[in-house]
Amino acid sequence: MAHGTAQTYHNPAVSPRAPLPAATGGGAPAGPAPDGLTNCAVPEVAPRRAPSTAARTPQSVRVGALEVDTVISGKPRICDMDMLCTSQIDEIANCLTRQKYEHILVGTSLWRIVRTAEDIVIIDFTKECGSLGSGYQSQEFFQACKKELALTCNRPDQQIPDRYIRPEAGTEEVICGQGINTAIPVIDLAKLLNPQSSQEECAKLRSACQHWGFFQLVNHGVPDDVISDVRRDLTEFFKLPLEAKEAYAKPPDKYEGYGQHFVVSEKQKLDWGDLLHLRLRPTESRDLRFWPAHPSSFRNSMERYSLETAKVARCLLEFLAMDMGVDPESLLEVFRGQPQNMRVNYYPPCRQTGKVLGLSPHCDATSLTLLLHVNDVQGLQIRKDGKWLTVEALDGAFVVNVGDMLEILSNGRYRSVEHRAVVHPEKERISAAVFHQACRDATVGPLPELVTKDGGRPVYKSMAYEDFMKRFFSAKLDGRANVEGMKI
Ligand SMILES: O=C(O)CCC(=O)C(=O)O
Ligand SMILES: [Fe+2]
Repeated sequence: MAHGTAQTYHNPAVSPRAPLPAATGGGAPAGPAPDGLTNCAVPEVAPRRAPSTAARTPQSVRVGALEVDTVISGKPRICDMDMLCTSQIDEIANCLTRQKYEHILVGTSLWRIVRTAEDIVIIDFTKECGSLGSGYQSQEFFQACKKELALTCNRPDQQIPDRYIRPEAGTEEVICGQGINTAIPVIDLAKLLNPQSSQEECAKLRSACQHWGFFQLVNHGVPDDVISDVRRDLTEFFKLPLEAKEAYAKPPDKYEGYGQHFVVSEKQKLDWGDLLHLRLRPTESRDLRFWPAHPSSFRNSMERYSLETAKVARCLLEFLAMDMGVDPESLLEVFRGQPQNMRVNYYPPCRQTGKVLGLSPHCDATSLTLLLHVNDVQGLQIRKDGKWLTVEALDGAFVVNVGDMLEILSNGRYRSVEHRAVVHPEKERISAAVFHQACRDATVGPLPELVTKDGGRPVYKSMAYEDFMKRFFSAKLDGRANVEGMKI
């Protein structure tokens, strides 16, 4: 593996160092910061010596409350510790103290924290990946992630490659979500819109968002032919030979395209599935290079579907704004232009279902997600009271869930709930999730009106939308980690 700049920190837990007296001075140099970093003062980090250009010159630095030795191996990067702002240092310090070694976003760079026998090495991945959000994918590695690998080992007697084996897939308790108390709530959009029944249905919607984070939406008004066309065309696309699909392959520096996403390390376990990720709205953001030209109706079907689902999402957000007692316009302003992405998940069958996962446990980074079951195979499970609950999607209904962004905007009123997808032993499964995002210049943070209602106490940090999304895409899917990390 080719590394960019690496900084080596002696892990205090492995080889404790005598604490050094608090450093004085330091701070960020004046002038514009490199790599798009804002130029912030850095009281916590004070290099003991001037950064050296010689490889492997140890330095003692203070990272938050920790004293660590630094070795810069290779060429020192322009963005060294003393160029980082307090929150970035805090983020590193947090990882070190929690002994959580993974990818973190530092400024505009993706750094990977790796633990070796004696040290913690921080590797700057940005140069390797080309740009942020790509995840770590060498061409060779990307090849190995292909769906065909999964398909070739689909016989009951065949060994599943180790990187797909997920011990937790078959061991955690799973409850059938069809019972009176275990089925996710069903919300009827026609009833919400009818003045006679609206109040009662709105109370159900509130309860669903507060306690479940999930509901099924029926009578949503999206014409049947719009749904059947999109189902047909998505199914057709995944039936194409691999080479044809590869024409739309996700490049390492993009979110969009066909392939595996959220792959950030060679050691990471892989999901038993393929994805097609497209940006649907605003229309000018579409990159048609990734929009399949076959089947020929694909683009038209997607256009109609995007328009209809955006209408549904907007309508739901208006009801939710009213429920929270905020001006609908102030909530809708965050979603100006109705940015919308689609992720189509294709899960090949796997005879050894208890050994693999179709999609790792995660929360969606969005406001609202509308999930359509493209074929009639079930596989969605949500985390409820520590157990996994299966979701039985009603035909033609949308399974809607609250994403991290809405949990944060609502200052914790609504919950973004962890979910995952399991695979079927004999049948392929296809699902299509439409994510409703904030506009590019939005801030993701509790709505000021709600903070005031809550006695001036925001429960979450506020962050520029673009940073929020980079943070999400640069890590592997990991339950509620993204939204928990936003808590104050
Ligand atoms: O396939 C499913 O049921 C879940 C899909 C999902 O959670 C997602 O795409 O975010
Ligand atoms: Fe999801």
